[in-house]
Amino acid sequence: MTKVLLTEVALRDGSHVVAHQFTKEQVRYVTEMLSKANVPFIEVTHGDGLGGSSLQYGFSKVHDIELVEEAAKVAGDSKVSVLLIPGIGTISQLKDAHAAGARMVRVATHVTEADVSKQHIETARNMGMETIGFLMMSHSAPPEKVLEQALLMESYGAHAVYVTDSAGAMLPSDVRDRISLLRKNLKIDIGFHAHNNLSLAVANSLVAIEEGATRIDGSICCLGAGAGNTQTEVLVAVLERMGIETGVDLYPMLDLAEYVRNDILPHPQDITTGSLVMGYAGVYSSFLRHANVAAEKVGVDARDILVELGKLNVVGGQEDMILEVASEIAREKVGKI
Ligand SMILES: C[C@H](O)CC(=O)C(=O)O
Ligand SMILES: [Mn+2]
Repeated sequence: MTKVLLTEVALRDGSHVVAHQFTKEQVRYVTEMLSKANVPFIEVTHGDGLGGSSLQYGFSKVHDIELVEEAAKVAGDSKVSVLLIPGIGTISQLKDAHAAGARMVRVATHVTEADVSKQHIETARNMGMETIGFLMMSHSAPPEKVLEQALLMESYGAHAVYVTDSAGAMLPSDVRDRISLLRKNLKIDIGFHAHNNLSLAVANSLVAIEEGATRIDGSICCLGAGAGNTQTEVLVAVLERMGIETGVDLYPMLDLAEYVRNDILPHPQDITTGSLVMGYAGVYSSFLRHANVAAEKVGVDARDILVELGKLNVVGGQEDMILEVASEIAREKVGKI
């Protein structure tokens, strides 16, 4: 059986949970522990990737590049990865991240917009970086469309393409359909990134592996947007029980999970009403915090905002729509009185 390569995303996807306030000390400590546990890839960036620190997405406490630099100092044999969404991050920022020690990049686009990743994937390959395509909101397109877009990323030179369940909305059959079709038609590696909004992240990751995915994302102690991602330490334990090799040591991961639970998470990372509704309605996981803020501001139910965002198929980058949708719901409510 092929080895499964884990990418730990807590220091990037988990940035949403802490409103992008990771400190250098936290990033250094978590990276050092992950490296000791032999996690091969560690992603460190603002939650919305390089250049995400902004009024639209929330300002970081410490600049991306400084965090990458900090992580790279202690990453040892692990590779530091960055996320780059073309249009939010730039090629110049990618070069800065590479100079700071990043050795892998995940170029992320909406699932129907892979064509905007060409230049970024080609540049990353030319810089010698491990280069991954990351198709966000993959639940929202049929398997054939996901395949078409993955083939584009493969043709640009990606080493692997991820099916990304940004909304935590996929059922096991959705994962099976997409990963198996990609496996039959792509030559490169296939990865899977889950969110646990419907409590399916570990199960869906296992289905992905069963269908041929060899790269899986996790976040330690579910430190990721919404209800978090596939809980890395749980996945490590389950895969070990199944005889699937990851090379990652369980006990240091359990120790690190305790640190994350006690010292980083602002609240226990369980499946709240908000995260469940995101999975149910198919809404981008990082919208939860924004929806809660908008609900509070205009006095409407965050669930109504999320369901409406799902109906409108709002995609990452359209965070400004959240307040608009909330205000529209509030106007309708007043109209009904
Ligand atoms: C920018 C997003 O948070 C990327 C991601 O992790 C996802 O789509 O899921
Ligand atoms: Mn994510």
